[in-house]
Amino acid sequence: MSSETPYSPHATAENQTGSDPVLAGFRKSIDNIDAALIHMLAERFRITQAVGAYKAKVTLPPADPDREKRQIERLRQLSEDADLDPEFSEKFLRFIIDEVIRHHEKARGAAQD
Ligand SMILES: O=C(O)C(=O)C[C@]1(C(=O)O)C=C[C@@H](O)C=C1
Repeated sequence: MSSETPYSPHATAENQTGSDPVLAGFRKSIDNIDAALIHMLAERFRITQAVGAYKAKVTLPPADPDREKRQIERLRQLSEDADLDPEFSEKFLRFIIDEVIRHHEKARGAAQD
């Protein structure tokens, strides 16, 4: 915030970064990272959609708890190595997998119709 701008907790991004090129630079990078995350998530859900259709076809259960255990172990280790909170990573993966399982269950329901 510039010295002549009065403090406002609800200032818009435009008027904060307009006067602060350092913050604008950081935010440009954050926006690129967020876009990459969205594209990676879209790709992950594209492949899990195929997995769900396959599992429904060959009548495999939607969830595989042993596989999930191995994924969580692996991501926790990767997180520690990358200085990322492993608890956060586990919660994040759990959130995604739970959504995938919901999609798999729907696919199984549709295959039974
Ligand atoms: O690998 C599978 O069997 C999947 O269905 C994918 C996936 C995942 O999203 O990674 C989802 C549900 C399973 O419980 C385990 C893993």
